[in-house]
Amino acid sequence: MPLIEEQIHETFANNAESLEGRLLFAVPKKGRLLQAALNLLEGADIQFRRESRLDIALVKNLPIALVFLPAADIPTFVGEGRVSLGITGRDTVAEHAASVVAAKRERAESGQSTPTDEEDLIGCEEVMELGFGSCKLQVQVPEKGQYAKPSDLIGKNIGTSFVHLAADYFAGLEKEAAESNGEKKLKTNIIELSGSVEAACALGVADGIVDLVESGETMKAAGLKPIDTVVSSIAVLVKSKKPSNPQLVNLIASRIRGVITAQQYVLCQYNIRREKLADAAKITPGKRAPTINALEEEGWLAVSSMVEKKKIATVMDELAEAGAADILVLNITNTRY
Ligand SMILES: Nc1ncnc2c1ncn2[C@@H]1O[C@H](COP(=O)(O)OP(=O)(O)OP(=O)(O)O)[C@@H](O)[C@H]1O
Ligand SMILES: O=P(O)(O)OC[C@H]1O[C@H](OP(=O)(O)OP(=O)(O)O)[C@H](O)[C@@H]1O
Repeated sequence: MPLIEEQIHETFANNAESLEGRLLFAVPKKGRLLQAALNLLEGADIQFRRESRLDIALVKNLPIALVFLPAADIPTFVGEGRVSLGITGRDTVAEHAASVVAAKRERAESGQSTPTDEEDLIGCEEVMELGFGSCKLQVQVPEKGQYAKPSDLIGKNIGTSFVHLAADYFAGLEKEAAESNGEKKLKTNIIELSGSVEAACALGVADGIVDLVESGETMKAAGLKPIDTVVSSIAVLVKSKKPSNPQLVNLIASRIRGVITAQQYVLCQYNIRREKLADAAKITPGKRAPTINALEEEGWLAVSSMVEKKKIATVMDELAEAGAADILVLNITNTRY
């Protein structure tokens, strides 16, 4: 198979600008993760213009090309080293990892093997969580049906887009239930569905499903309830084991980390009498330590400290209680550590 760089060159042969020397960075082309991923790129000052219908965009201010791919395919491109970096859900990374293990097992069973050095380079490495796209891959059954626990589904039909994770999950259940009667073949029938998985039970295609849940509204609307969680997911930045430009990967990771920190923290500033500083500093310890300056007014100090956004209301209450005055909260646009 030619390198993705070559494939892209062929596909976009009319594009005058070259991809030569550019780091390939995969971004979800649609769906739940797209907008938050674009916001992160903007925060990291990765500037590009995406022509309509083109799945590739050259970054203007860095030697990077963005490749817009379905979120579920990104781990394959990154895992095979065709693309160096990617943003996708941890669920899709887990599904890809399970598919690699299954393929390896099948090859071993049929007497084939892959050279170990090639195998060592396959797979995605998680660089960091990105703070959005939280959801759970859950086993779901009809609310008013006959199935109450996961083991009730052994030997039944399960609809899912996550066929390898579902197969591993039910293989585990079957092993537990039978204390292994030596059977290797999965008794539970995993049916691959590419979307609208929740409809499978109502339409008689499946007895249960394995699908993503966030608010639970889709599940509820389909008359389903969760009975177990297979994987908890969040969007992640992943890199290939042998990226084309490791320094640039580190630079992007560092910029993205800075943007995420800025999104998660606010800067809290307040004035406090010197004798009350110790109590107040316990409430706002900061990421490293609070910054403390003298005020022109005798006996008073000015403190500034980073506080987690989700805790700021409680922190302000506690500061006021501890004697802090003039409490201000400021948004942080960007950070770097
Ligand atoms: N309801 C949700 N809330 C939060 N994150 C989700 C939700 N559904 C999916 N995700 C995350 O977003 C990723 C992409 O899912 P999404 O459904 O947006 O994909 P898609 O590319 O539009 O595919 P499809 O065409 O199958 O819907 C998932 O792998 C998961 O990590
Ligand atoms: O718990 P909820 O908040 O209701 O979210 C769950 C739904 O979100 C995802 O689908 P999405 O809406 O992205 O579309 P899809 O069914 O086409 O994958 C997922 O596949 C569920 O169907």
